[in-house]
Amino acid sequence: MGIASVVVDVPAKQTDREFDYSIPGKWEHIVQPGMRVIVPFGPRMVQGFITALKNDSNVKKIREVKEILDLEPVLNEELLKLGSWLTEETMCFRITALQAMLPAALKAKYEKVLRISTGREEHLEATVQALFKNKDMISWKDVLESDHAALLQKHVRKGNLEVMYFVKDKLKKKTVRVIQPLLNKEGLEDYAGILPPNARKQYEVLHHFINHPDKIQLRELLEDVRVSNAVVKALIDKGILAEKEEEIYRDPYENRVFKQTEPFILTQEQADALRPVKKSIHDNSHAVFLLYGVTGSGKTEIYLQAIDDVIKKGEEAIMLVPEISLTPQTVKRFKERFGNLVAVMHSGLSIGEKYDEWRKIHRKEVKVVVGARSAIFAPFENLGIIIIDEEHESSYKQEETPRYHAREVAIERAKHHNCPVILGSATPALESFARAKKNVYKLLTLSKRMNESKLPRVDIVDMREELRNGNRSMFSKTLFSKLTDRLEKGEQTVLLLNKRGHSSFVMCRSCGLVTNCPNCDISLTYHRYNDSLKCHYCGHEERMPQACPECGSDHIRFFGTGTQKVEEELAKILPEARVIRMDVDTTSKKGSHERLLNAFQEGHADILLGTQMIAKGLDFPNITLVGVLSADTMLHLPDFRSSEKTFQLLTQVSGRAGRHELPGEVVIQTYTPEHYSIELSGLQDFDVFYEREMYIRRQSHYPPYYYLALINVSHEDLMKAVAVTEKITKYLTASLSPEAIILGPVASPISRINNRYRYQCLIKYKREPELKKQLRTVLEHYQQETAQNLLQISIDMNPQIMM
Ligand SMILES: Nc1ncnc2c1ncn2[C@@H]1O[C@H](COP(=O)(O)OP(=O)(O)OP(=O)(O)O)[C@@H](O)[C@H]1O
Ligand SMILES: [Zn+2]
Ligand SMILES: [Zn+2]
Repeated sequence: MGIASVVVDVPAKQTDREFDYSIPGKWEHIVQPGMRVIVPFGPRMVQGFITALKNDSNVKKIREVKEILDLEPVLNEELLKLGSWLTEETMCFRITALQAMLPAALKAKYEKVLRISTGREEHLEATVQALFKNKDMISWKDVLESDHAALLQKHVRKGNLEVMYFVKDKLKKKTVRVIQPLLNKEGLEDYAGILPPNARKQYEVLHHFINHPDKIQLRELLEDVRVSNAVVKALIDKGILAEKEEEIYRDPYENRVFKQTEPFILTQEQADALRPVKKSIHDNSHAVFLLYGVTGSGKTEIYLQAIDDVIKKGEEAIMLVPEISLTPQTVKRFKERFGNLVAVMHSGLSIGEKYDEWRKIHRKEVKVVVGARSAIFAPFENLGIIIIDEEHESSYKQEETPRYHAREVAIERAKHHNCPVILGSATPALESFARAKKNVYKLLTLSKRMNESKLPRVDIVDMREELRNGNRSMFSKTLFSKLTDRLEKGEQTVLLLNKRGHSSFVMCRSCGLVTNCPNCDISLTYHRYNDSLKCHYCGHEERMPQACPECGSDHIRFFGTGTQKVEEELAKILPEARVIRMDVDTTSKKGSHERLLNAFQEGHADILLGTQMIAKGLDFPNITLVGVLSADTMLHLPDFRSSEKTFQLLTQVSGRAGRHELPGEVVIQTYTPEHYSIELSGLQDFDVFYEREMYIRRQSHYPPYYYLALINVSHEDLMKAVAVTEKITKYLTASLSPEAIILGPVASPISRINNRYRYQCLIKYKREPELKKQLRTVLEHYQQETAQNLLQISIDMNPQIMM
């Protein structure tokens, strides 16, 4: 009798193991490890993963697999193994680890069908065709009831049939309003010529269509040309433009033709860096390379050429980039080189689109995936290289279970595949650089920019001084004069508003009251578009008060600078400047990111104003000035990495200026010019920063000298949270070696979220072989209470965020 070992979808301590189920005869030759099944569990039916097959079981009353959910494994052997590793390393449940590796469409319950692949009908024999009864798809229920499962499986393998998931957002066709010109270029030009001089806005719309005769979504048009709906309406009424409803495409790159690019001839430095990587590819030997290259030194070209070798060798590549720099510009560079061989995975895709991309990988239709963190689980079977760009980015760490770091997963997978990993950055994480110095990673250096162009000159401006000299504006004299200069020359500027931390809280100027969330100990953030205050932790929302709830004063207003406020100020002081603003508000809609960047690249604006999201990846020749409005906002976060993060951000954004022929300049405005991370980012000297920061880390026992484990305890009852944390702290102190440093219990920097009090215990250690075992003991001890959710205990090995 065939027996399947199944990990069931019941994330709890007692169920965190494999259970045996017998396999019904008709599926006996179909099931394989890595397939999902439905099995009875207690009184319920639950989902599970088959992790292994065997011939007998010592379970007496064995139950049967109820349904199979796949005809082909969704997790291959390597990924199943990786799941166990993840479980071990991040201290999560097996089921959580297995699910983390799959696209969302496979996790939830979506309607599932088996469909005949386009044009493959004639490959099906009569038996199978009969099953489909002239339709092109049948429900999964039909598949389960059929006696021909093995036959269906064969066709799925050959690609004649495919499993599809109907996700809600796919069934509902989305439409948008599009605008297109009814006249040709000459017609538009003629009409523009006879417009009255006061119809400037209409003129600009016409001008847009003269340059871009293609249809465009109304929304995009309004944003790009910065006109109101009424202006467009006027042109529609006059019969110059037409408006219609159109369906949105599912694949954002579907109808796009990419011009193929050829590899560049590498510079000496690039060639020297690539050589050892190529050797590792061709020798099938695992190695981790740290590609430390200043901004604009041509790291991407090295990635491209390494991937090219991998493809030629018949293998596959994973290219990770941080979510916020997964810009169309980045994707384009890979699509231009490798065309249809590239799949793209990022959070902007719908569930259906993500599943499509995943399927391309699963069915070996693509060779490369470019994606954010979770693309590290791409189900390739012949990996030849894994590359992580901007490897220092904190978004590579998942901040929910399983709390994995993509860098560690990459190395684990690369070991399995005997292939290289490249970690690339101009400002590597301290941990990575330290490993490179110890030769654990192989250091590859690009010290020069392309065409030997210089790194930009940096001016650090002391904003306290500005205030003393009577300048109350958010722009220093220096920045203002350079901005004006660029406007005159027709060159472009990037303005960064460093907007982490408490940027737009509301304060009463009379009594100093700061409006906090009633559920969380954190200030509320002001949102202008609906004049409300919002909590970013629990979602609490309230109207902006007219008067101070404490003292009744009406001098209550929001503090700190949002991008909108900067935009308004720019409109006052430089009314002629054309500004594109990029922040969460303007880029929340699909495709808007790309549109705004394109508009900037095509010169439709003089200034690109934005938050962190503009700091990376941009490679535009006409940017010659970068201004940082508030360099220090991140410095004061309660996080031992705050200096490192500040240095990285400032260096990255400075690197956007002067990348091509024109030289670049940077102005950094700060209230703490003497802070070393600001001073050294001014010099763009990573090496000095590294030494300095390492010294501090050693003094204060932080990574890379020590490893960290953070235990976070939360409970509605404050005393309970404190007591449990205290008990854990005591237990660990007694059971770990005397070298371990155990800090706690202390209140978390955000001491209450959603009415739950939060306490933590931080462990700093060098070598504690017993640590994970002890932590598991702790979790087991509190298992009953945590199962009821009264008490929550989370453990983060190598935390990136200390909140
Ligand atoms: N060998 C080469 N010959 C000519 N141009 C090159 C070569 N390598 C790269 N470039 C060009 O130089 C510019 C900078 O390269 P790239 O964007 O790859 O740098 P990077 O190190 O990835 O930058 P950053 O980390 O700042 O994003 C790009 O426009 C790229 O096309
Ligand atoms: Zn007040
Ligand atoms: Zn809240």
